[in-house]
Amino acid sequence: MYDVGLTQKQLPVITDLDIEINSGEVVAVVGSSGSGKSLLAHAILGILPHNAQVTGQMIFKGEPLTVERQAQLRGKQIALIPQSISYLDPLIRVGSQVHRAGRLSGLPNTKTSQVVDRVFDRYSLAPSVKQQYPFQISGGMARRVLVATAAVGRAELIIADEPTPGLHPDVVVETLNHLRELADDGKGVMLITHDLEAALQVADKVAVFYAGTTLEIAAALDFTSGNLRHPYTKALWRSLPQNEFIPVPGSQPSPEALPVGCLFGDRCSLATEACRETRPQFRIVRGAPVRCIHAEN
Ligand SMILES: Nc1ncnc2c1ncn2[C@@H]1O[C@H](COP(=O)(O)OP(=O)(O)OP(=O)(O)O)[C@@H](O)[C@H]1O
Ligand code: NI
Repeated sequence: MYDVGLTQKQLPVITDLDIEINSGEVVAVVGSSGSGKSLLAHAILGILPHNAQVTGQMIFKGEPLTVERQAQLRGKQIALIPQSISYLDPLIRVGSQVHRAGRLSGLPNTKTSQVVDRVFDRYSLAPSVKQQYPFQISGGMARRVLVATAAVGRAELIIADEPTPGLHPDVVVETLNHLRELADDGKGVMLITHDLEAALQVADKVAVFYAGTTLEIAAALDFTSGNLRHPYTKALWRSLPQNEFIPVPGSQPSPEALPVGCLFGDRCSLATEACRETRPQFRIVRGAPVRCIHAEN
């Protein structure tokens, strides 16, 4: 980013990130605003701004996910359900957009129309919707069109970036169920959201994102069975309306002022001198990775 005038500086938005998604799995990436969730999605797809730097390793189906491979697989084997319905092209009829996504993903021309009809039917979109422009359909319908766009092709990894913002509760449940079905069909689904409650409805695993890192990757069942490891994950769980409904005090550090030690250190009641000195590495505690030296086996 630009600093003062034309001087540029590098802002480390994501650091020490580890995450794995298997086929048949919904992995939720849960974190508050600005924690780096969308940038993670864009990094996987290879659509970060040109001045962004990515280091480390991404593997897709056993092979390194290089820049060339990202370009090859984007929209084909790796599909995005974007954060905003503004990603729909306002000037193109809805049917053509879903059709185009199917063609792009490698469906043969002769079969595409048939597959498009099938996904329209599956996502309860009337055939007449195909003739409409995005502004002529409701918000809930537009969300379903976005899911249809990702589901029409042969993608094996589907990244849904905040797919349920401001939606009617019924539409939220419906969208989440659609993601679950995609995983049950054998796809891998990364569900990005700040809504832990929504994530727990469908996810197998929850990666808790904080200031650009994963603090814990817990099984969804760990939440209800009291098996959580990281103080932040526990606090997030307690903050849900059905639990104590007490928000986690304090706020996440900005990428410009990350502490040397544990990123959650200044909000943590367990923090000790050791936490402030070095950034905790992933340890396996009760079968799952966590970045906290105080998490107990
Ligand atoms: N092009 C950019 N240049 C510099 N900083 C950026 C850029 N894009 C994003 N950031 C910063 O990176 C951080 C993470 O942004 P990101 O959009 O990934 O957050 P998010 O977790 O998806 O948040 P939200 O829940 O609000 O969508 C933020 O602090 C943001 O200001
Ligand atoms: Ni985002």
